[in-house]
Amino acid sequence: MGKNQKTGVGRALVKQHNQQSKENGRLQKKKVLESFTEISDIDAIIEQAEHPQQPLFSTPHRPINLDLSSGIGKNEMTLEEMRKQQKREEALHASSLRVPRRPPWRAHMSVEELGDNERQAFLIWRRSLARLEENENLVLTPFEKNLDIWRQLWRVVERSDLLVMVVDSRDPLFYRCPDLEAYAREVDEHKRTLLLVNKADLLPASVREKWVEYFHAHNILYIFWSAKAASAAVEGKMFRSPLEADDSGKNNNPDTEIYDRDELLARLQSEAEEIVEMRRNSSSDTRPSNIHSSGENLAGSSSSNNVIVGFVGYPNVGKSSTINALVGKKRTGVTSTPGKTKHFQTLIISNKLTVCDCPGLVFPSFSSSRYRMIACGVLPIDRMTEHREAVQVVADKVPRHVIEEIYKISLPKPKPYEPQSRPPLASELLRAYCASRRYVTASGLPDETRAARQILKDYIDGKLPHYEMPPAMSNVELYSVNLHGSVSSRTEDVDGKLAPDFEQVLDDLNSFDMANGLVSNEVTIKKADASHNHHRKPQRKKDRSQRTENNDADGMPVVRFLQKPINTSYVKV
Ligand SMILES: Nc1nc2c(ncn2[C@@H]2O[C@H](COP(=O)(O)OP(=O)(O)OP(=O)(O)O)[C@@H](O)[C@H]2O)c(=O)[nH]1
Repeated sequence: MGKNQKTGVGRALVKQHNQQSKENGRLQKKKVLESFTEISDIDAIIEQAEHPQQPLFSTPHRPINLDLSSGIGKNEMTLEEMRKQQKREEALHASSLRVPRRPPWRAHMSVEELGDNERQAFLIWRRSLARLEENENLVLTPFEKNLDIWRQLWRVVERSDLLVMVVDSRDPLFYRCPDLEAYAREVDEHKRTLLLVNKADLLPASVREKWVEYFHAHNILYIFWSAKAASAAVEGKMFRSPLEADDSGKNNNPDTEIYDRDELLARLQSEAEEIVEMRRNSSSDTRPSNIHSSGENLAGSSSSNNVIVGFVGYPNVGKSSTINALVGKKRTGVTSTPGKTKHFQTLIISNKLTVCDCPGLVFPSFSSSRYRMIACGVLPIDRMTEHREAVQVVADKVPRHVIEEIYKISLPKPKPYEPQSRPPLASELLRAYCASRRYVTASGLPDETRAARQILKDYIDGKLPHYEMPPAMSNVELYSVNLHGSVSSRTEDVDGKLAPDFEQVLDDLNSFDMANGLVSNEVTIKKADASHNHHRKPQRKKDRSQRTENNDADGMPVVRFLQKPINTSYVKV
């Protein structure tokens, strides 16, 4: 169904939404659906004023505290202890991180009654999340707060036989929402969710293999997919993945294969048909009786031979690109700006398969900082005010020498007394980038904002390579991943940091003292002589040569990742 046609459930829903708002006298001009992730408390209070029967917050709301270090002095906990406590609390409250449920409804309900019920249920949901925020060990990150966007999701979940959760292959678990899978099963126990691991062209085969193990171990239905590669194939264009040359010949595991368009269509159809078949064969209708409706088919499309597959996921993961590749031409807008898709669209692929594209949604989650969400592409770069924090996410993830190689820049080395493995600081990266590109503001200062935008764009688009490994890997397992994707594992008893070189620190402090007239040259020279007599320097040189060894046998640059217990953090050594 084309964009210009004046039919379609999505269009009808938008029309109904706008009509309803007009009738309520709250809308003077046409309201465009907009994502609210940064809604402030004042908006919440206005919302509350409109619906006073349902208080939003149980106690006065406190602002989100993203600074983990700020509480150290207060309760005399170390940063590490605080992190551990936070993880414990997160695990304890994980089940409270729910997506809002659509309240029970029936076909004979009036539009007003339906709307009121939905608003009430939504406010209760927001209040439950606000309560979580009152726990000072929990950090709830920005999530979608526009009821109308959630309504779109409800419709897609209800209509679909198979739900496809599109995720970015570089960090699949960050984009996965297990509670949405649970919600789909609540709506109809036969509905299933498939993880479409998109942008797989940016993930080396060896890393895909590790994820296959994880998906199998956790019983997750998955498909590796590249909407970009599939779109190029549809348009008859050549697509060269940055990893292609290195992956060729190494990928013997069929489970790591990236599906092409026809394979994906066939698999989606067969999975959805299986669900419909199971539903038909099931003796009793297990759907909760209070969510039945006569007008809408909650159990997907079981009444006809046509199966419906709904695409859901965070903004910018590639839902629209996927739909375009499946449909075979451009039907939905694709851009690197998250939140482009505002209304779900229904597209008929064949007389047996229909797909539904839902707007991208930021699901509630714990402790992913706003900067990380910007770096992951789910919050728009345009809304970024703290560019250094967001760029630090990039600097922490992409190995130093890879950044240097890709940008052809030289980053300042860590000071001798600093851990040599420490990632570059955002300020160092931004300044080096600005200097190399001559990015200067009108006042003559480095134009860090412009540089930050470009660096983040490169990170999101895959020009700066990065990816996460599955969390099950032990924290003592050290992965050597070269730029071309091969992973070798070995164990080392390091925690990602090199032992401080005390002698070097002393030397450095000496230079500092000398420069500031705090110590005489004589004393310093004596110390230097003493250390020389103890043969410490040659030892140090040897250590350094071991440290800087970052080429493999083929002369390829090697990046080493140390897996930490928490999925998303790697420490480069
Ligand atoms: N490398 C690579 N990039 C992709 C792939 N699929 C999508 N992209 C890029 O990811 C960005 C977002 O793609 P969209 O299809 O607009 O994402 P979306 O999920 O529909 O986004 P919303 O409209 O915000 O919900 C675009 O810049 C795409 O070019 C892929 O398979 N590989």
